[in-house]
Amino acid sequence: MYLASTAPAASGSAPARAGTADAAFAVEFEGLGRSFPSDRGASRTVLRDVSISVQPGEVLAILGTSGCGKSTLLRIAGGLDSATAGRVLIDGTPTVDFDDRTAVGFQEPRLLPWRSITDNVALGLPRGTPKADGAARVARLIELVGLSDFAGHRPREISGGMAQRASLARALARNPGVLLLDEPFGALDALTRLKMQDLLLDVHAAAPTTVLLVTHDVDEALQLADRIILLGRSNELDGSTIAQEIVVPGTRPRDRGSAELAELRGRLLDGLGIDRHGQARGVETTTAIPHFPY
Ligand SMILES: Nc1ncnc2c1ncn2[C@@H]1O[C@H](COP(=O)(O)OP(=O)(O)OP(=O)(O)O)[C@@H](O)[C@H]1O
Repeated sequence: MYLASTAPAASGSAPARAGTADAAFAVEFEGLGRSFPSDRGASRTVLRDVSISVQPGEVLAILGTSGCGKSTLLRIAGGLDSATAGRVLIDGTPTVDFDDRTAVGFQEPRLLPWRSITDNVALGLPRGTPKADGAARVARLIELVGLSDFAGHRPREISGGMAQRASLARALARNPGVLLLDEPFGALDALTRLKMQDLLLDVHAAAPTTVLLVTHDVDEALQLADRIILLGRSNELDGSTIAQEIVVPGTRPRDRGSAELAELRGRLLDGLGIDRHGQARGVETTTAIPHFPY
């Protein structure tokens, strides 16, 4: 997991946070599109016309086949990349480069090996945080992710799951109004992954920030999200857009075995081109899947 909080300073500064600590911000994608120049001088559209309003404190999961543009969407929301069409508003104002209202967590923890866990988490603190406040906040977050006994350890002395917990704490140290998570548990073993999902729910309950979560894991999305969007494209030349949108019923933690979730799982797997027995059907499109109103 790498955090925007450790990224270079923004070229333009973000609008001031609403002044409130622990604010959760609305995120609005308005007709968002992203094309990249291709080798042959033409441009290749990765995303097109993505429009969705995410409520403050909502957990939105973003699913889609590999290469459909999930990370690109997340990067644009954090000001790590720019849209070529449309825009993203956070708390009503457009994103700026390296928008400090957001923090990003990636699949690898990317802790600095020569620093202790405490010092790594402290890297996430907003610039200018008074020393005593910062130390108290870091200690609180380390406790929240269950690493108090390892606060003085170096990253090589802890497990991969612990490192990922530390990097989650580092993201939270920024006190982000929007937490952007890109496959944050993708590199972990299945059991650690389930534990991390529970931890994220605890963290979200303690500090209910808005979360955009990119994942390949349909069950993870169903367990963690209030709402799921599935990105898909109708043909290779088209960019991806929202092919399905599903409100996940029930309060978290959800019963992983519920029939209602099983039905949604089937629908999402269909949208991903996977049949119910886990076999890829070799299709990348979701043309047949209607946009699911909610
Ligand atoms: N800076 C860039 N320049 C050119 N192409 C890019 C750039 N960034 C992303 N792409 C292309 O955009 C497409 C979408 O990439 P992205 O990483 O957003 O997909 P993804 O859905 O997150 O994939 P995965 O699930 O495999 O991580 C890919 O084909 C990728 O090569």
